[in-house]
Amino acid sequence: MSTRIVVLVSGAGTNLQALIDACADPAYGARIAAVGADRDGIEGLARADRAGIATFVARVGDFSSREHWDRALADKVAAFEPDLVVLAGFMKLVSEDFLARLTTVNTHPALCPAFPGTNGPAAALAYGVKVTGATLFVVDGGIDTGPIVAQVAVPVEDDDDVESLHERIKVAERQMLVDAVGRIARDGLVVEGRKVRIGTPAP
Ligand SMILES: Nc1nc2c(c(=O)[nH]1)N[C@@H](CN(C=O)c1ccc(C(=O)N[C@@H](CCC(=O)O)C(=O)O)cc1)CN2
Ligand SMILES: NCC(=O)N[C@@H]1O[C@H](COP(=O)([O-])[O-])[C@@H](O)[C@H]1O
Repeated sequence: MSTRIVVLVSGAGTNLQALIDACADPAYGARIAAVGADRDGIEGLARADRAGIATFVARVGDFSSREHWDRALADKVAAFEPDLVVLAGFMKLVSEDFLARLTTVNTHPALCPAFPGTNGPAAALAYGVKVTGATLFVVDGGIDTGPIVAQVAVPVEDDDDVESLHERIKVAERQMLVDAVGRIARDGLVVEGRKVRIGTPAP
């Protein structure tokens, strides 16, 4: 039995593609049941189409309130009965109600708790850090505050701009995401307060 995953995206979907590629191996232990987005016409949805994966879109503007959008999004995700939801470049905050229904992880292009929000690489560059990276965390009601599942460090080079830095982060981020999601799929996820372990609960 493989772990059912729903992936939510808002853009290019290179992290999604890494998961699609990993799921081609049955030994990986996971399969992508569906890919959802908050907007049309993005490469992430095209990648899912090409792989024969079901897709859906829920646009905030099509709903009378943010709350209605959030509930509709959760309903669409839940219809695919996922064991795990992966936010991979999904640029919308989801509510506590969504998170109470669906175990959800998010990949963020910075070393949390540093540089939360939508511009992690730009914020790291502006601050002048020499090392940044990517973080996979269990999503909670805050912004990039959830318990940390995995992190990977990436050097900042003297001549980096935001694009070159983000591209270097994304290479490491995709590997971290694939490794961690595969381990979660095969061994399970245990969250005890701020501590996350992959595998069985502590004795
Ligand atoms: N409850 C949570 N939802 C999400 C988290 C999270 O930590 N908790 N992580 C995000 C991803 N994220 C950065 O890591 C992030 C995405 C979007 C925003 C934001 O302010 N979005 C605006 C709209 C921006 C747009 O549409 O381009 C919004 O939601 O109105 C902040 C952080 C995934 N969700
Ligand atoms: N705050 C969320 C955020 O910044 N997410 C980031 O967007 C990129 C999406 O790339 P992709 O669409 O090619 O996977 C990734 O680097 C992801 O961490």
